[in-house]
Amino acid sequence: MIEAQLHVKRADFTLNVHLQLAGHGITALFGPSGCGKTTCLRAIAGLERAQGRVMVNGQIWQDDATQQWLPTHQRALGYVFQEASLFPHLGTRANLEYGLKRTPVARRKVALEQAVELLGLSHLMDRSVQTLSGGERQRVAIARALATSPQLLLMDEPLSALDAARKAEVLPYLERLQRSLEIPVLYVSHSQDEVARLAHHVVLLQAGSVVTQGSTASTMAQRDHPMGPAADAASLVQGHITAYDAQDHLSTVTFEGGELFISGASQRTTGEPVRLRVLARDVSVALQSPTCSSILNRLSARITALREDSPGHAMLTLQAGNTTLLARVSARSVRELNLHEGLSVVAQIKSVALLD
Ligand SMILES: Nc1ncnc2c1ncn2[C@@H]1O[C@H](COP(=O)(O)OP(=O)(O)OP(=O)(O)O)[C@@H](O)[C@H]1O
Repeated sequence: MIEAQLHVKRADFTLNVHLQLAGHGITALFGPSGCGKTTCLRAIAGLERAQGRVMVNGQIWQDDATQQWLPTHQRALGYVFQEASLFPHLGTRANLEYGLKRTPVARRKVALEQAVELLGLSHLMDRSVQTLSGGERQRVAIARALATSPQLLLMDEPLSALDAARKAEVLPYLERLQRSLEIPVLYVSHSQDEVARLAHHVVLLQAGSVVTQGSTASTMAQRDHPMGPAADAASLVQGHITAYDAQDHLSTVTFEGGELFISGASQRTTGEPVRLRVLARDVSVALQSPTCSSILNRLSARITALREDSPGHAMLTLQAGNTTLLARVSARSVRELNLHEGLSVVAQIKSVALLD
């Protein structure tokens, strides 16, 4: 369990947050530029003096009430920045060993070999870090942070300096990391895609305050605090692969609320958990199940909320079992179909993205 009560006052910015995070999984700190994400991370790390209290797994890192303050080097944390800050004159191995040497033997939980294996670095161990690609350098930076066996891993937009191809290369390693290790991660990101793919929990910040926090699926589906522009609104469906049809190259994903068919998941095994992202603009609604439609994915759902989200458009919140979906439809459809809260509809989903 991680608890951080932080108060920072600057000339034109005030941070006032109370974060309570589970002691495992990835929590995303999400919000617009300047809302205080990096300030939170720096204050938790002790790189910046906030007023308040920071407790990590029962250990007090800061408590102003009792005048306790651990300097950064005594806090069991790993910090990964936007740009990998490696020692340029050292090779991969020496960079990793540097992290390990700083860690008292009694606190070592992650073996160097485990960090190397998790980040796929074994073939790069004898290379000078100056010869590594941006994605490889960032993987070394993450492994170096892990090698210190942190109680908490702080990651500040670790993929933002990478182009799309390098991002795609590093993301699977981050997913593996959270599946294999018990280390909680606080992950700053601007990208809804990254958050949907990686995070279990989301803390949404605005102008130095928490506006909402909760599971990724519930936070993404919140209509009062959208995570980005309405045109990009999306919801998250968490389910399991339950079948594969080799003839049509379609896998079935079963979740609380129904079944969806997806392509491009032929390598997945039955029973495997998956996350799907469904863009609100790809969901339409009908009053009855259409008999002549090319759209395979249809779910029975109920409208639980309806609001205008931009001139000519409305955002519907749909409930299919325990799963919440967003649907962006035209205001004219709302009128002509007499859509309203409580109405049962058939949601038609044009496209679904497989996230992990
Ligand atoms: N050292 C500093 N001195 C004065 N103001 C600062 C300092 N560092 C940050 N700020 C200001 O504090 C506010 C919060 O900054 P912070 O870097 O935490 O935001 P952020 O959400 O991480 O932004 P971004 O997504 O752009 O990185 C901003 O208004 C920023 O200009």
